[in-house]
Amino acid sequence: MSEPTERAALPLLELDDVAVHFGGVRAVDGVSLYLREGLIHGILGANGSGKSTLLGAVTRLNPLTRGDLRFAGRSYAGVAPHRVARLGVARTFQTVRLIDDRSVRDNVLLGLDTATRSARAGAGARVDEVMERVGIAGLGRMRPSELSYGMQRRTEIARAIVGSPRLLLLDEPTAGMNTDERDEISALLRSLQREGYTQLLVEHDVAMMVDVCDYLFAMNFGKLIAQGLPDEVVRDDGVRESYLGKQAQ
Ligand SMILES: Nc1ncnc2c1ncn2[C@@H]1O[C@H](COP(=O)(O)OP(=O)(O)OP(=O)(O)O)[C@@H](O)[C@H]1O
Repeated sequence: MSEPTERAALPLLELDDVAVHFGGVRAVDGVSLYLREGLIHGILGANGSGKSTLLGAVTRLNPLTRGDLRFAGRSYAGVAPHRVARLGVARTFQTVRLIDDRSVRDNVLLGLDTATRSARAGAGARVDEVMERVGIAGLGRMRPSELSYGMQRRTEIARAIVGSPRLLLLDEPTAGMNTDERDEISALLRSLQREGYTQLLVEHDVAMMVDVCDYLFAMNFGKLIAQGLPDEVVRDDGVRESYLGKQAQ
């Protein structure tokens, strides 16, 4: 077992010149970066700068126009999207995507792939454990629409982590939440980090990103324009001009 500092130095995910173009729209345009195991990484950027498309590229939902993706050192750019979860990559979406004619518990269970659901005797126990973990224990029989928005977001996080992914991608997990709910989600993400989950987070709340992330990336027009420690990135002139200045207006 390596020391945490050694583990933190290992690149878990590597993107090499990744581009995703939609016709003439260069949503992601030649991004190279890597994520270190055990850290919480964040992506800042104005609306339309390519953040969600980048997450879609990582999960193979958005086909690559060019570039390569490596997870734990192995290229997976040719792996089918439905197999990416098995590599250990899970994602939540910008808008809540729960199935309302299934119970909250069933929605969490759906985060386990079919083979695991039927083969794993402990699947039910794992679902209970994860629901407890994210603070939705006791809500399992309800329908998603009966939950508060904050609890729906927690259900999505439960569904994403139930399969014990190594990398958790979170697209605006606190969008639409009040300050207290945001603080609670920040605390949850940090506690998931202590359990070993490497995370990549897209959020517009800069204060939260600086507080919760170990490392930040900034995007503009599909390109990476800065990266580094959060305090450094938010002081970067290009980031201030392209994003933070616009936020203040
Ligand atoms: N499926 C698609 N087809 C065509 N264009 C798309 C598609 N998905 C995204 N785009 C375009 O790609 C660009 C990047 O969009 P993306 O949603 O990745 O940005 P974002 O940084 O996540 O924005 P936001 O902060 O508003 O969520 C935008 O110009 C968007 O309109």
